[in-house]
Amino acid sequence: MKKIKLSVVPGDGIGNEVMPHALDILDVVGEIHGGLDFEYEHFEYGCDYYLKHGKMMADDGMERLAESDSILLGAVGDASKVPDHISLWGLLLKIRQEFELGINVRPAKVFKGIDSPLSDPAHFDLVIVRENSEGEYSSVGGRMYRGDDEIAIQNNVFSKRATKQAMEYAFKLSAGRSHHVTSATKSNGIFHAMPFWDEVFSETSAQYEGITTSQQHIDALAASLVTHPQRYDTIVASNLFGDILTDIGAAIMGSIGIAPSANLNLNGKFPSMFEPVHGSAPDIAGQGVANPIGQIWTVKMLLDHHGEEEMGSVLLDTLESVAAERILTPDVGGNATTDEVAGEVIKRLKRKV
Ligand SMILES: NC(=O)c1ccc[n+]([C@@H]2O[C@H](COP(=O)([O-])OP(=O)(O)OC[C@H]3O[C@@H](n4cnc5c(N)ncnc54)[C@H](O)[C@@H]3O)[C@@H](O)[C@H]2O)c1
Ligand SMILES: O=C(O)C[C@@H](O)C(=O)O
Ligand SMILES: [K+]
Ligand SMILES: [Mn+2]
Repeated sequence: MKKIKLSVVPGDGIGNEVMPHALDILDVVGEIHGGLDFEYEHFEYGCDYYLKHGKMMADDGMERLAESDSILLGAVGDASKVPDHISLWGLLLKIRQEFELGINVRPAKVFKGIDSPLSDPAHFDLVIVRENSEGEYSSVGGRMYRGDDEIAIQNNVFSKRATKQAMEYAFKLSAGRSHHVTSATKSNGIFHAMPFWDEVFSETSAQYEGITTSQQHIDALAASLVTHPQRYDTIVASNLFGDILTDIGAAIMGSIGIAPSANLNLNGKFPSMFEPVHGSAPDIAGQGVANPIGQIWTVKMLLDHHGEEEMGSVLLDTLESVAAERILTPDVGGNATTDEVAGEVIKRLKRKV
């Protein structure tokens, strides 16, 4: 029996509403497989934890999370309780940075059964590789003076190691897809970091024969991701550009509620982390209408990561079959609840046991 030990961090808001379904689904996947078992350790880290303890996670939190094979996370943040930069830096970004999760893989494709808001969506199936540990998300800088003289300095950090790692990952990923990598740049306006980014991109591309490349400034790329998503295969982007592009990717699929992501550690020193692209959605939390597809598709990425691609495909096909029958939450035009959508997925999976 293959055992996969997961740290489970539902986090805040709708993270708590979609996570239980993800775990139920993992259990059914284990049954279908016959030789696969998941063991869970639950962590109540998040903004409520902060209100009680004055920190987003326990002092030994990172050590305990490190004991698992992977981390499954919901969403972090509730600005009504804790300022967003404190909650994110104290949990989500802390895990991404300290566990060296240098790569964030976020696919976007025409999802069977879900209408894209594009009036005439061509078939698109793309993946964005987001550098996940540095770039614009840096703690280097500071604030000084008060009042009208106050200044804030935020330094971007681009290391050759992390930049190249993200780019190499994108080229390797693209080799199993449509053999084209697009670099998201802004070397016309960002004077130091982005010309550096472009140089590392051309240096990296020279190592990968048979893969064509293009580069676009982030503004034009963002626009053309909306108007011509079918032109893209693999896009590599810095931390902030990747953050924005992946919300666009989610939006053109139909909802941010369906987009998954994998935060990958490539050196084997720490567990990787799997979470939907969306946040805690305070505006709909507690209503039972959060779309569970993002969290469940995230489980598919976790299964792929652990070498269970066959189970991953079964899960994605099942998800699309449920959507195709219009059993959908309101964000994608349906009137089903979170429980109804996830319940239908589980019912269909159980038929395969
Ligand atoms: N990776 C993460 O954990 C993550 C990601 C984004 C935002 N956040 C945090 O979440 C909080 C809210 O942020 P936000 O409002 O900018 O982004 P959000 O993703 O939480 O919500 C944006 C919009 O999308 C909707 N939405 C999101 N997920 C949905 C789902 N599964 N089903 C249906 N609708 C869904 C919300 O209702 C909202 O209207 C903030 O504290 C932010 O810092 C965390
Ligand atoms: O990376 C972030 O800024 C948090 C969230 O917006 C995300 O995309 O995971
Ligand atoms: K999330
Ligand atoms: Mn984001």
